[in-house]
Amino acid sequence: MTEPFMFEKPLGMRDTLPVLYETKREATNSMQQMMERWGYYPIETPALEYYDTVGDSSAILDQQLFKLLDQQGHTLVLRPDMTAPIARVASSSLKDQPLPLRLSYCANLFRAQQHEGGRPAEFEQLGVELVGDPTASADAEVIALMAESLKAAGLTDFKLAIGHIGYVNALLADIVGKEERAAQLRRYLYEKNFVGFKQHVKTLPVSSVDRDRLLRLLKLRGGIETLDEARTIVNNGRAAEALDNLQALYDALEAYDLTDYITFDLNLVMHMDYYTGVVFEGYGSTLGFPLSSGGRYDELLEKFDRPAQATGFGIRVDRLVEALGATKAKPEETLILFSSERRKEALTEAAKLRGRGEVVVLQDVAGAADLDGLTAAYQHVLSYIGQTQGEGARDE
Ligand SMILES: N[C@@H](Cc1c[nH]c[nH+]1)C(=O)O
Repeated sequence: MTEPFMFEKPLGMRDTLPVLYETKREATNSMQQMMERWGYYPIETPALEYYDTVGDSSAILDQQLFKLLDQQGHTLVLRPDMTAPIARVASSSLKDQPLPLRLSYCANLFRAQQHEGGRPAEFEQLGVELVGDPTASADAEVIALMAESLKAAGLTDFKLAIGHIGYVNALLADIVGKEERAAQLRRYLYEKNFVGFKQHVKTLPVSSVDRDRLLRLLKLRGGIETLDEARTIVNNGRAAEALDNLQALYDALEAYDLTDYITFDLNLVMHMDYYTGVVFEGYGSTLGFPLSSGGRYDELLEKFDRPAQATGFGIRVDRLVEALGATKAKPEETLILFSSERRKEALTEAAKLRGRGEVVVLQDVAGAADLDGLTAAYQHVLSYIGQTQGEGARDE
């Protein structure tokens, strides 16, 4: 009997068919190679982690976690990101390795979706973590590596938006004080719901000057001059520190010749709330949503008892492939049809062509119901059928 859900997949789950798979693999390989050249070696961690440790530290909305129970009754989560698992590894198996540590990963991540349509609940992410270096040079290095990785995958037309969560927090604390109010405003920013932000600001019991300061935050976007503008809105110690930090980052990025790619966006708030400093996103020219993002998280590792400042990024492979557009052309393929009497000859020919790097599909004619349909799909067809000895001719 046919089950009603036989062909359906759980919400947000996708299949990757061969053509797209090839494109993804090629992009992934080039980026991983780049990361290794910069001294970031790949690690793997399990797809399942404990909810109370890594799940909690991942700092993603609880309703986005896939949860399940193990045989002992512990709650597990399918990892929603790699930063928290890497913090766990850096603090346990790698705890004797000297800092800074440079690690990379390519992993499937899981984030439950509430609604039908669009967003995948499982996706591949490629990224790096630089653990134990508090300098702006470290932030510049990961941003530069992110840019180089995107270029290596074939994306030349992209932009980087850079912000600083310390600045946003300093401004919000200065004006609205209470953490719940600040959290509500940060939420609008993270959703990029600027209309909601403006409406909410109107309802706040603050002076018109302060309301205006909050609204000016939405306009803090542009080149290096944005930092001066930002200083006129809030200039307490924390804000000044954040802006000095961004200036130092800009100077370092200048050395990497990256300033043409960057825009400051001081209302940038990310989906993960472990970020403590510089945050950034990478955009392609055609997609409206970021294909990579990252930032500094100086307080995450102390949750795993190895306090260390850290920074890193993740690239969404699915979105990158979408931004790259064209999928990779299939290589030329040869079909060798054979009957069992001439199997040996067919295998020898196939081995010869495969040895030259060609793609060869071997097919026993007795196993193909629709020969015309099958041969039509190949550029070259060779036949080793029947009793006759001799070379199968390649119809080129
Ligand atoms: N883990 C973050 C990306 C990141 C890596 N390192 C720092 N941030 C994410 O999934 O969005």
